[in-house]
Amino acid sequence: MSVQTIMVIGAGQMGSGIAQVAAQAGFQVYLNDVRQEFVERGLATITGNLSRSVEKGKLSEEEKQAILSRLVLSTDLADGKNADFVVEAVTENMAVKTQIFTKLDEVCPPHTILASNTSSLPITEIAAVTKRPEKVIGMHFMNPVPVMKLVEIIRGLQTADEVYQLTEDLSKQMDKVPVSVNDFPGFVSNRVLMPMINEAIYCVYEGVATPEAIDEVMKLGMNHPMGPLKLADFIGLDTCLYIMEVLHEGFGDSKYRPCPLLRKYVKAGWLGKKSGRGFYTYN
Ligand SMILES: CC(=O)CC(=O)SCCNC(=O)CCNC(=O)[C@H](O)C(C)(C)COP(=O)(O)OP(=O)(O)OC[C@H]1O[C@@H](n2cnc3c(N)ncnc32)[C@H](O)[C@@H]1OP(=O)(O)O
Ligand SMILES: NC(=O)C1=CN([C@@H]2O[C@H](COP(=O)(O)OP(=O)(O)OC[C@H]3O[C@@H](n4cnc5c(N)ncnc54)[C@H](OP(=O)(O)O)[C@@H]3O)[C@@H](O)[C@H]2O)C=CC1
Repeated sequence: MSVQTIMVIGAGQMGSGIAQVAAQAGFQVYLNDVRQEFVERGLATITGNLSRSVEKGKLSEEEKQAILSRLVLSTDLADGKNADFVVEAVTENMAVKTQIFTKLDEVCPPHTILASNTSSLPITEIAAVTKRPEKVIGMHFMNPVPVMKLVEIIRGLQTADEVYQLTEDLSKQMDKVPVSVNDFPGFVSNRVLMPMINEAIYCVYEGVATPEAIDEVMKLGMNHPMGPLKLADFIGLDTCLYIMEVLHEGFGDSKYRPCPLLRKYVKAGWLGKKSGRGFYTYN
């Protein structure tokens, strides 16, 4: 099967980035969200990124226009009827994702592959709500998508070999480096990254140091491009909490318990950069 049209569900920070790299790779892309203003915000982010590349001389104005012309905005999941490959990138919540996969399974043609950009949720469980579990796969991009090279590819229990191969090829076409991992909570990336972020939050909670000092230690001491608290704000504190909950519940091990300060910030609506406040404030 050859992929021509990709549909991305969720036009947030990940969905808009995935739509951008897919359109840059030459695919026609439907970008879907529940409300028109959300897809328009996603398109504005993509346009801003492409305009920056034009200013830097990395892209011509004609190339930018050609990429934008391959993007179709959608607020109707039934547009899945046009897609060969779907990447779901909505909120990290199993109930929301399974509802979308159930609907996609009804509207998409039989050949369509349904991928999830989930950070931590079991692919096998998402696949089980469809009648095509062999065509469901994890395709986990990193944030910011246009910059980061990695795509973790996660097979569910029933994912077919040819579906894995096609997803790997597609990642390469999008100029990414695919790495295969098995279906365990948090896969590899977030099983390793998120406990570090959670521990940094405990350091704030217990008064070991200020957020600025903790980030400085990890940047200057370990050469991380961003400190863990800046990174948590960048990922979204809600997403960090959901991932810690998946690890905690999935492994049943207290070492993954989410820091109470993380819960408190999320309850307060301090979700990091996207809400204007997290460990730092943003305008
Ligand atoms: C939670 C999960 O499930 C998995 C995850 O994604 S975990 C998060 C993984 N991501 C990380 O760990 C990111 C860590 N941070 C970094 O790598 C860097 O700080 C960064 C790439 C974000 C920014 O890099 P920087 O050197 O500090 O800043 P800057 O010079 O402004 O940007 C470097 C390039 O990235 C681009 N860029 C930065 N942020 C961008 C964004 N949000 N979108 C698109 N492009 C962006 C810039 O335009 C610039 O491009 P050029 O090289 O073409 O000029
Ligand atoms: N943030 C990160 O660094 C990374 C996140 N991920 C994963 O990517 C996914 C998305 O994360 P991210 O982009 O950060 O989150 P965002 O909150 O930025 O975006 C999620 C988007 O999905 C929308 N949405 C919610 N429900 C539906 C629905 N039923 N149909 C269509 N759209 C819907 C949301 O709308 P609304 O605002 O109305 O809720 C929002 O626009 C999550 O699974 C996350 O774990 C993966 C890698 C990195």
